[in-house]
Amino acid sequence: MYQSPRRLCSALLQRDAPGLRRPPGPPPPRRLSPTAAPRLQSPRLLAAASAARDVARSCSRTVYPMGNGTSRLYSALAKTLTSSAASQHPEYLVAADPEHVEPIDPKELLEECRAVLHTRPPRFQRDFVALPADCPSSHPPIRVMQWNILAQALGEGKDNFVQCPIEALKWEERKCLILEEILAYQPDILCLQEVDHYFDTFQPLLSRLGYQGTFFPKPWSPCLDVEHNNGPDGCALFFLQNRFKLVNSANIRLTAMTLKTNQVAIAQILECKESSRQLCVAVTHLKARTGWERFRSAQGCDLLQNLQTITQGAKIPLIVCGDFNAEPTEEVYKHFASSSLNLNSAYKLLSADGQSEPPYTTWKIRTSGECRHTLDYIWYSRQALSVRSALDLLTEEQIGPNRLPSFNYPSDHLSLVCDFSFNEEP
Ligand SMILES: NC(=O)C1=CN([C@@H]2O[C@H](COP(=O)(O)OP(=O)(O)OC[C@H]3O[C@@H](n4cnc5c(N)ncnc54)[C@H](OP(=O)(O)O)[C@@H]3O)[C@@H](O)[C@H]2O)C=CC1
Ligand SMILES: [Mg+2]
Repeated sequence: MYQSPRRLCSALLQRDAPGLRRPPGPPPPRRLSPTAAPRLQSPRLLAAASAARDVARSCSRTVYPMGNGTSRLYSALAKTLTSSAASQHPEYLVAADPEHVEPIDPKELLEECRAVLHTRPPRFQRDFVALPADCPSSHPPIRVMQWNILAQALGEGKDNFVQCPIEALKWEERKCLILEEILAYQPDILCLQEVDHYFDTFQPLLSRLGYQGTFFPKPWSPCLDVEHNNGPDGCALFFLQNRFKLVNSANIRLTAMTLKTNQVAIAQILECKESSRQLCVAVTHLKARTGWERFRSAQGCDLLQNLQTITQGAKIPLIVCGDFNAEPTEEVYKHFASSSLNLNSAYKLLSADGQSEPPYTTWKIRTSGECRHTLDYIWYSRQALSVRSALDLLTEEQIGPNRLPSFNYPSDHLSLVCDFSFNEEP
């Protein structure tokens, strides 16, 4: 039976949603984000959504990292797989059938999200900071978003966010906060970590917004230790199909001192449809915790080595997004900053001297106390690319005394968003 996109969208969002719970005390009324509103007038995502079906038909031209032989099977099973089944059967690794992609109007999805979130306090306001660029660009900028979205199983079962009420982590609402953030900034390229709802949430919804996605789970995800988990967490990389064509894709299991580790990366070569220029985009999530600095450093070296090969020795411009779990003082950061790939960290450009990373990208309170760190980065080829603007971070006041995650922000890590343009070719 035919269902309108609106009804399908609504069904996806509200599936399994029990009654909404209110945060303690009366929440202030929700307001529209001033940053979101003007961009939603732009035809970018609407065009992408209307193009989604066409692109889906032509996607046999592109490289499919997970294969599509059994995708029909996955599609048929996706809605009925239970969490434990998803983690035990290989079907969860298979992408949904692109022929079944039904475009959604991003405005409608945003409205759906806002309806689910109506009892929550308002979204935080963040502004883009324009940055001086050396040369003008005739093409629209490429917007890149980096975000550790917090795995649902880890948030509920492992992370010990002692000041965050469990109601704030409820998936049916938290997923709408995550989607709202993505829809507010409308990235062309979206790099995510700690994704443990790829196949039941992000892949189906984002593909209907015109994105093509790839997911690479951690081999031994700690999510699998959590009761009622939704499968392993991993990295996910999405790009808008009306802006890029996938040329090549690599799922990388990182090694440390030649040993295979539990951390992964995805690297893809994309061809920009407006300029025909190629870009390599990578996403990673390095090993967490203190005491593992040398391990992270080795993982970083392995990733850099892989990227050397993939970019043909830095010939292809590169953007690396990740939760590096490392402060700028750590060895792995220094390897990236001094690599022959000639990378710069985009968020340094927000500082007065252009040399300092922001004071934090994650801020939470665990049983061990307050954890405020700079761990997330967007690295870019400093010769081939310019950062046109960057989304400012949340202030301490916005984050509030209970820190993150919270009723108004869904993750313990902040999203980083930058607009890039290609520099003139020499
Ligand atoms: N069966 C097996 O053979 C194996 C099982 N495992 C399982 O995986 C787990 C570790 O996997 P690994 O990939 O190395 O995980 P990591 O140490 O990299 O951390 C996993 C997650 O825990 C979060 N985290 C960081 N610090 C803390 C903290 N203090 N308290 C709670 N959570 C924190 C991290 O979030 P963030 O990045 O946001 O800080 C990260 O997403 C093991 O405990 C085990 O359960 C792992 C390997 C082999
Ligand atoms: Mg985490």
